[in-house]
Amino acid sequence: MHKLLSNWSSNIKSLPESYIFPAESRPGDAIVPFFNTIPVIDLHTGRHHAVQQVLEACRDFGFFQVINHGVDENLLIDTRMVVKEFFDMPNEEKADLFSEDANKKCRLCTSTYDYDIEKNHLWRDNLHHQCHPVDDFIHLWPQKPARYRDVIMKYSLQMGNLSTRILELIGEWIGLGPGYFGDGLTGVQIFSANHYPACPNPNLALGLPKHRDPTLITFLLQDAIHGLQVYRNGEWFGIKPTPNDFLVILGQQIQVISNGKLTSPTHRVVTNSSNHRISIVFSINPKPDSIIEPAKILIDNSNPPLYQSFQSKTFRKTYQEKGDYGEDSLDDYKVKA
Ligand SMILES: O=C(O)CCC(=O)C(=O)O
Ligand SMILES: [Fe+2]
Repeated sequence: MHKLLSNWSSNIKSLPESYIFPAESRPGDAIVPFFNTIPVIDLHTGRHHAVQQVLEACRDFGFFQVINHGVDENLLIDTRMVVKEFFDMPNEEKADLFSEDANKKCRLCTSTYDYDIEKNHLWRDNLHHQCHPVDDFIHLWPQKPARYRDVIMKYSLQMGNLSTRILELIGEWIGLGPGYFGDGLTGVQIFSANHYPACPNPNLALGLPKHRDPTLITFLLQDAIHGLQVYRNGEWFGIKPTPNDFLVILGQQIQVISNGKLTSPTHRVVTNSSNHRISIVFSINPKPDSIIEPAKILIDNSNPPLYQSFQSKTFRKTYQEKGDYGEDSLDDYKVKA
């Protein structure tokens, strides 16, 4: 519990040694331009138009912004508010949720699962829990703030619906047909809230290092503070936060299912010295025993499978053990030419 940044980060003037990333991976003082051409999908416009946009965005970038998404705007505000209230609570109120056990279904932690062995600590505290089906997990969620369970239940249900719509569009485009992403591929839905406090030396620290999401697909809700950056063609680009809309980030498991037609982008989170930042990540993940493989319908003589089959849980284990945040986790599963 004493490790949580919220306990001590506001009392220090310089970054502790264990938070200083090596020169090759720290942000440094390079000026990072904003990415100006984020693909935007408007779910209100005609279906065909939306599919075309998804198509290009998913192949080229692996991420896109979704507007007119159907999730209540007030619910977005309430969700950010209860999360902020949670992180702002005195430590005694949060102590029962703090845990270093990665198997806990609802837990508050700092940095990563491996705090005691990791080379560098991340400048973030994190609350995460499972949320599908809601009734199976809601009793584990924070009891304070008083509105937490009610608000996050509504958020989880609406995000579940949004993810179904987006996965249908993606499935349609890559030729999987309707209903491909059933419960086996989407049954583990995780709500994960990051709190990145103001950092005394943002050039040396990272909120999250360079990584590719191990999920099927990730929906990111941000506040108004910049922090997310994507890596494209050897350069970092900042993503302007859009607090009313979602950024959809494709995960590595959908890259495999699409046989490489979809890209899972590399990204990281930087901190800043004047503001704290909250981000809310809703991820859709396959059930642990589900088999992940290039969809058979996409495979023929001219499109051989690029990846071997694996169980979702085996991949997650590789991701964690390699400790490189997913840069090479798919290498073990590539079909050798
Ligand atoms: O905080 C963010 O903006 C992104 C978080 C993220 O990339 C993740 O949780 O995988
Ligand atoms: Fe991520």
